[in-house]
Amino acid sequence: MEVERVQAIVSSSLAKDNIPLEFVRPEDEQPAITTFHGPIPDIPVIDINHPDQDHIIHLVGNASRDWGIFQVVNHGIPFDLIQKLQQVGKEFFDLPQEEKEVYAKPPGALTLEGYGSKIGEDVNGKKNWADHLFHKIWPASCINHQFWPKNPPSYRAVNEEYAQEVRKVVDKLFKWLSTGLGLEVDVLKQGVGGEEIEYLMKINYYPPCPRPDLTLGVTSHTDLSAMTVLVPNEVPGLQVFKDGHWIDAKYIPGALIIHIGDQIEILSNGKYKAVLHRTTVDKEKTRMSWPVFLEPPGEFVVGPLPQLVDPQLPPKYKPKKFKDYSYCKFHKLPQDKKRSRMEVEGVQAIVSSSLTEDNIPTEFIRPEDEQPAITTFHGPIPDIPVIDFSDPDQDNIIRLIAKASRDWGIFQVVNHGIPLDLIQTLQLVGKQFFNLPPEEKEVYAKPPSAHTIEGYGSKVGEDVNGKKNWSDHLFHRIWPASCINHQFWPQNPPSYRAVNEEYAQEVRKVVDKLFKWLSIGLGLEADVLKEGAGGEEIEYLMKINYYPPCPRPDLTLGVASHTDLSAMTVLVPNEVPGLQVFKDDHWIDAKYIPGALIVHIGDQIEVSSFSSFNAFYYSFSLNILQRVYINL
Ligand SMILES: O=C(O)CCC(=O)C(=O)O
Ligand SMILES: [Fe+2]
Repeated sequence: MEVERVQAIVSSSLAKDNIPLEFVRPEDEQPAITTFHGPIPDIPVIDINHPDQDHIIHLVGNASRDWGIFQVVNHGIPFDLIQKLQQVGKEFFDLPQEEKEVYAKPPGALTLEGYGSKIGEDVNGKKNWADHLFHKIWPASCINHQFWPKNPPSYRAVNEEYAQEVRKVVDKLFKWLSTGLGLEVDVLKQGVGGEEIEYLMKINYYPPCPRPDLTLGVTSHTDLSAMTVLVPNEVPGLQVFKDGHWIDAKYIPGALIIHIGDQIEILSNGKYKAVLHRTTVDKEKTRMSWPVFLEPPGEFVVGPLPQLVDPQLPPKYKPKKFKDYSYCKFHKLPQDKKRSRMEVEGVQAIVSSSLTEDNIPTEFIRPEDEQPAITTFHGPIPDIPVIDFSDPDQDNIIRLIAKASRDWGIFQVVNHGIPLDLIQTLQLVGKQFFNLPPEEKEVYAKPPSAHTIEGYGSKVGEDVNGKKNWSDHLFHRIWPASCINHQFWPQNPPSYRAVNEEYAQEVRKVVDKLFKWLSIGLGLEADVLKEGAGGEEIEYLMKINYYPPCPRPDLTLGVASHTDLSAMTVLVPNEVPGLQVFKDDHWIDAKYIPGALIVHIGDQIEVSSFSSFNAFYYSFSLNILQRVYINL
């Protein structure tokens, strides 16, 4: 067996209070930090046996608009059938590992069906604390019985019966959802495939986890289905993102949880919302869930319904074959057609051409849990520490730097010795470069598939969820001399080179002091950190970020949240605020201080103070998460 199942990890080797690193989520995803416990309404619960149909339509419509999720009770599926469905699923996962592996998803298979431990690629290389089994249950012509467990023997009959019952509920829901939009009753169902809609059963199996505070069962996502009908077991864990908060779904025995998925959001042109959700796991108990995803056939094209589009409400999504939509979603590609390098437009070019109305390309629109309008904290919180390098008391500077690095991972430095007019000319020559005509900037474009990141470009690496950053950039090394590629240094403006050379010398002096003081602050010899990071061979990589104005700064980010890969980053901003750091569970703004340098502790310092100096394990434990939003 090549892939390790989470269930197998748990039953073998797991130390108490310890989980493999690939399951430990970054702080801004950890449930212990990000779950909301304040007063907030519950996910709507709808009695669908209510005598007044208009009442049901009203509730279903509101829940789908405001929440994208609701629970239904009195849905007509017998309670004992639901219990049998849970029982046979549990019996399958209780089988010996070898017996489950018989149903393993074949490597390289095009379908999702089978037993497995993950789908698609993990963001940041993190794994989900879950195993699963997928198989289609309807229509009959789509069923592959090879993926249906033979054991327990009643597995098949129970799932067949459940398929019939769930179809009846789904038909009612589609009808009500259509009516709720003022459409004929059958429009929504027909719009996602009609009688050819495929019912894909998934069983999620979340074994007990010694550190449920650090990991997730399923990371945050919207379902790519039209709709999902889910039966949970009695162990809570489903969370939905609502009004900027992750909140727990209440367990109601026998209820069905209905998720609006991407295809209904698209079909309704955004009137109904696909719900962003994730799952947490339990320390002692096994959680399980049985979502059925209702999917259009692969070749079926889904796009906004013409009835829901008009000049006031232009189409928000491109019509797309379901198979192309799911391919992009699994591979985290933008949902817009892929473009070749020459067609890739810098963000600056998009802005200066077509962008007039309140309308930005969807690949720049972040999911709600990243949108700055929703997630920026405005309450009372201390500012990022500001440290004055002209303080005659060096010990005090060292104490402040150590404390800021420990508590924040970021600080601002004033009176650092770099002349203000040098900083201003650095800003000016960079601005002059970005003001050149596009053809002239393209001369410095990062060569496609180059090994270096040097050059002019619009994004590094792949974006999570296929989203793009609202920024262009220029990278080039400025030190040591042997590393410099002048091909990536603008010739225009002519003073670009001299100014950057001078800045490199000045910034090195500041960096040397920083390394020395950071070392001493850790109780080390003065040169230990610098030597650990490469000594005289440390490479200084300049990046200029260019964030053009954006008509919807509330929805997009200049740079998505990340920590810097470097040992340390020394940053000069311009006067437009936008840097945010994640501190004590909140995204907070960095204040602009003219002439100050912003110093970030990067991954390499974190690593060296962690691994080489165990005694200082906690010393620089905070590698601050940062992101940049756009200011209009
Ligand atoms: O386990 C749950 O409650 C939700 C699972 C889920 O979101 C999924 O499998 O898509
Ligand atoms: Fe889901």
